[in-house]
Amino acid sequence: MAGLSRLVLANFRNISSADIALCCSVNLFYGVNGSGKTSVLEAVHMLATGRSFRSRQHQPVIQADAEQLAVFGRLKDGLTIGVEKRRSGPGGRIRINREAAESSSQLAALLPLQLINSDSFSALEGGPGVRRRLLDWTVFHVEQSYLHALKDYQIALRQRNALLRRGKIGSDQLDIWDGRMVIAAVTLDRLREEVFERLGTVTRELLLDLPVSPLQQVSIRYRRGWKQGVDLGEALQASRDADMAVGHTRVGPHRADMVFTVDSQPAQSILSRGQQKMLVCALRTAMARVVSNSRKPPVFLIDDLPAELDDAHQVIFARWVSDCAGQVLVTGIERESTCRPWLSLAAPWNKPSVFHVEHGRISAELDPAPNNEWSE
Ligand SMILES: Nc1ncnc2c1ncn2[C@@H]1O[C@H](COP(=O)(O)OP(=O)(O)OP(=O)(O)O)[C@@H](O)[C@H]1O
Repeated sequence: MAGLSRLVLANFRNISSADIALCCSVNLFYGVNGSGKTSVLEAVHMLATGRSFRSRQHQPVIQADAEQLAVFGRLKDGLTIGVEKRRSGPGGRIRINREAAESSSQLAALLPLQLINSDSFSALEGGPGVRRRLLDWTVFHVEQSYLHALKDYQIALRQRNALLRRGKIGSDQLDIWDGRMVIAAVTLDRLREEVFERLGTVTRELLLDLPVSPLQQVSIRYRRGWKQGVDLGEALQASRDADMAVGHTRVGPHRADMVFTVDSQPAQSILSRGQQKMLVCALRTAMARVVSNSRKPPVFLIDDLPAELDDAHQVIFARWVSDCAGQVLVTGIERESTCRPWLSLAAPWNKPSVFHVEHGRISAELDPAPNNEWSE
């Protein structure tokens, strides 16, 4: 099991202070609009990534009139992690076991997260970057050395683009960065392709679980970012003139994508909005399953599921999640409808710990339930 046993917040949006004992399965936060439910999920996200999922800047997240916010978490294995952000100044401080940590990727490795909110459901309609980040999240959690290759590639790509924008350049200058890109790209592409194979297989298996619909005809393809059967070095050479004309590199792993089709048509042009949401849920579950098979099971943050899916699909998604999550934090407006999908599951997932959120105050409804026993 992975997850948080304790979450402490200070000056986080409308939550002045909170100290929450979390259970190892489902933690349910309910309350009226604007009470602060999503802020709890946002705080866990900040703890696991160093940033909010609602704002690029951290200033809006700090409580009005406060100088800084703090989020602290105790992981199931006893390790502690903390993030502080000050109103003035960049970045903020990250601590792991009270020691200053260097980067937020250290947090991400400790607390893999799957966030399901209304934004997640636009994954099919968004540009390739959205889907590429989902693939990269999975690869990073399966093989953390991937991050080095990705950073190497990004440095070489930035340098190549800077040269292209400068205009008059010798081909030997470009050769250096092409060479660096090719070396990193070999690792990136190999790891992405391997992980994609597993991701695609699990996603399709999950879709077969659903009532008959076009979802069962979904094909998923990995597009690596340059022409099949061609070495990236050759592809970069071939696109040099055009790259110079536009001032950036048009081929390479930074253009990779996962392409979803139904009968050779883009999936989003065939599937209903609800079917697209279930496809995203299947993909997110598959990501978590692939990661939990090789490392820690991720924590799911699910914002207002009843607003997104009908009752039957909520139950299916809750079952998928319970098969691969380390822990779940879920929000909703009404207590009963938010609890319902989880109640039909096997223990401990059918006994949510319930919290009422009101004007930024969070109160546990019951004493810790029997499922609060954290086990190995
Ligand atoms: N920096 C801030 N300082 C104080 N309050 C804030 C700050 N930023 C946002 N708020 C308020 O904090 C609350 C945060 O709401 P949050 O989005 O967490 O609510 P929610 O319960 O998820 O609501 P909904 O059901 O409408 O999505 C809102 O009332 C918002 O106006």
